[in-house]
Amino acid sequence: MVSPDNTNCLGSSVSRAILEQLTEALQRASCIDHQLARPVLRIEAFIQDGDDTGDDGGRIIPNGPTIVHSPSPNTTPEPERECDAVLTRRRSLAALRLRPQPSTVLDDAIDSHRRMQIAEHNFPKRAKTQADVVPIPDSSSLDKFITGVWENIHGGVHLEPQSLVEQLQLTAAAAVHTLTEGDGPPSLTRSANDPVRGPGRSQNAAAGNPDSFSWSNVFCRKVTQASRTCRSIEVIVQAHWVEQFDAYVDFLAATNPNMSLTKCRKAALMGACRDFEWSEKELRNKMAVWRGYKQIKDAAGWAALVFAGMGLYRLCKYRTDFNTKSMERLSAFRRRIEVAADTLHPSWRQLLALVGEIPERRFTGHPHDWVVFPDGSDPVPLHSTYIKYDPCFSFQHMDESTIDSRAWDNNDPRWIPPPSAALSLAGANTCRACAQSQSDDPKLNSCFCFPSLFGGLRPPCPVQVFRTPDGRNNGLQALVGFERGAAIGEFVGLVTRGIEDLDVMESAAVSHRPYQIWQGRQGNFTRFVNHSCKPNAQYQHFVWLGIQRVVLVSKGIDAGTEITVDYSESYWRGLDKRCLCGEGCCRYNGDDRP
Ligand SMILES: C[S@@+](CC[C@H](N)C(=O)[O-])C[C@H]1O[C@@H](n2cnc3c(N)ncnc32)[C@H](O)[C@@H]1O
Repeated sequence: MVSPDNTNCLGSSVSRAILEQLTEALQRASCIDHQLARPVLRIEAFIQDGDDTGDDGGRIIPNGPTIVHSPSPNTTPEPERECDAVLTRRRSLAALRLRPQPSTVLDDAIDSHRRMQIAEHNFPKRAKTQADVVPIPDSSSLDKFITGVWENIHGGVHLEPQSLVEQLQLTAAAAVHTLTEGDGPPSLTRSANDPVRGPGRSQNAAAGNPDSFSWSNVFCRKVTQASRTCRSIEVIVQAHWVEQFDAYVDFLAATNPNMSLTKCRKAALMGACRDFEWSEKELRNKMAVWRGYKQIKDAAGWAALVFAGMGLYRLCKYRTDFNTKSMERLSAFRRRIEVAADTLHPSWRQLLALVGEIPERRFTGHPHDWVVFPDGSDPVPLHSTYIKYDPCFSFQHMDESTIDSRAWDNNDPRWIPPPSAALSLAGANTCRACAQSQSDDPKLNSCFCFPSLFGGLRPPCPVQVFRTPDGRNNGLQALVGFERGAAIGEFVGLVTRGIEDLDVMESAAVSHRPYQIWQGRQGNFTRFVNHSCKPNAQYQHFVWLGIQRVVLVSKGIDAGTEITVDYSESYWRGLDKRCLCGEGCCRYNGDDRP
C-alpha cells in the first residue's frame, strides 16, 4: 500500500508532471488545430503494481509524455542500465499519457482492398470483433487436417510426376547459366563468390528484365511443384513401408513358430535399422509417425495422404485425434476426397505406381458431375439423381453465362451504362463498389472486391454436390469455411427471358429490360443451392467490366455445412411445394403460408 506521505508526494508529482507533459505534448502537436475541426483532448491513466519506496524519480517513458514513479537512477554499467530501464518501465506505479489519434486512414485502406463496400441493407458485412462475443472454439486437429486436404485439392497444388524430371533439367540449366552468361534461359542469381565473374558481382545483369522475371517465375513454380510431389511421394512410401514391415513381421512369425511376436518385431526392426543406418530409437520415432500416415491412408485412402497439408506430420506425431471415432469420421471422406482428386488432378494416381498400386482413375468428368453422400457411401453420377424427374436430364458445367441469342440477339442485357459522368470520366471499367479499375489481366486489375472470381484466376471452388437426407434431392456443401462477405461463386447459366413455371433467377441491369438466368441445362454449382428460411449466404449484384453479375456471397459459413440462400417470398408465393429447411423460423412449411 502507498502511505499518506507517499500519496501526497505522488499527488504533487502527478499534477506537476501532467502540466509539464501536457504543455510539452501540446507544443509538439501544435498542428492539431490545423487538422481537426473540433479537437478533443483525451487522457488515459493507469495504475500498475510497483515498489512503494516513495522515491519520486519521475521519468519519461520514451513512447509518450508519461510520468512514472520509479526507483532512483543507478550507476550500473551501460548494458545493465538498459535492462534496468526496461524494468523501471514495467514497475511504474502510475502513468498518464495522451491517447494517440486512431489511424483511420490505414484502417480504411485495408478494408477497401479486402471486401466490397455495399449498402448496409443488403450486404453481409464481416463480423465485428467484439470483446463480449463468445469465442468460437478452435477446430480439432482432425478438422484442420481435413480442411487442409480440401484446400490443397482445390488450391494450386499440381502433382505431376513429370515435374520431377523437369526440375532436374531446369536446375541443371540454371546452374549452367550461373556460370555462363548469354544464351538460353536467363540465370536467376549470381553468388557473391561467382567463380567466373569474381567477388563483388553478385547481381545477374538480366535481373529485373521481364523475360528473366517470367523465367524465374516458371522455374520457381516448377521446383515448388516438384518439391510438393516429392513430399507426397515421401509420405505414401513411408506409409507403404509400415505395411511392408508388418507383413515381414507376420512372415517371421509364420516361419518361426517358436519366436514370440515381440521377438519377431524386434528382429524386423533391427534388420531395418541396419539397412536405414539409423539407431533403433531414431527408427522407432520415425515409425510412430509413419504408422500414423498408414492409419490415415487406411481410413481416408491414398488421396488423403497425397493431398495432406502441413498438418499431417503434426497430427500423426501428437496423435491428439487418433481414436476409433475419428478414424470412422475420416473414412466418410474417403470417396469424397477421391472424387475431388480424380476430377481436379487426373494424374495424381500415377504416384501410387511407386507403392505398387494400380493407378486407375475412378471418377472422371467434372467435380460436380458426382453427387456425394455425407455418410461416406459411394458417390453417384449427377444425372442419375434427376432421372425420375426428367428422363432426358443433362447438365453442362460452365464458368461463364451464355446469352440466349434467340432472346437477346447477342446483346447482353446485363450491360449497364456507367452510373455517372464523373465515373465514366474515371473510366468505364471503374468498379462501382471500390472505385478501382477492373481488368481481366491481373497485372492491370486493381479491384479486389471478389478476388476469387474476378481479376485473376478463378480457382475451383471447394464445394461438393451432396445428397440431402430430407427429400430436397441434392444440395451444396461447403468443404472449407467461407468468412462473412467472401464470394463463393457467380450464379451462371443461360441469360434469357420469358421462362415460366421453372426455377430461374430474375434480374435487371436497367429497369425496363428484365432478364432471367436459367440453370436448367447449363450452369455451375450455384444451381444446387437450396432455400433456407435462415440462410447462410445470399445473392448480390456486382458489376464487372460493365456487366451485371449475380454473386453468391457468404454470411459466414463453417466447413462441412450446407450452403443455403433465401429464395424470397416471390419464389414460394403460389408454389405447390413446402419448405423443408427445418428451421424453427421456417415461413413456408405450413398451410398458413402466404
Ligand atoms: C435450384 S434447385 C436447388 C437444388 C435442388 N435441390 C436439386 O436437387 O436440384 C431448387 C429446387 O430445390 C428444391 N428445394 C430447394 N430448397 C428447398 C426447401 N427448402 N424445401 C423444399 N425443397 C427445396 C425445390 O424442389 C426447388 O425447386
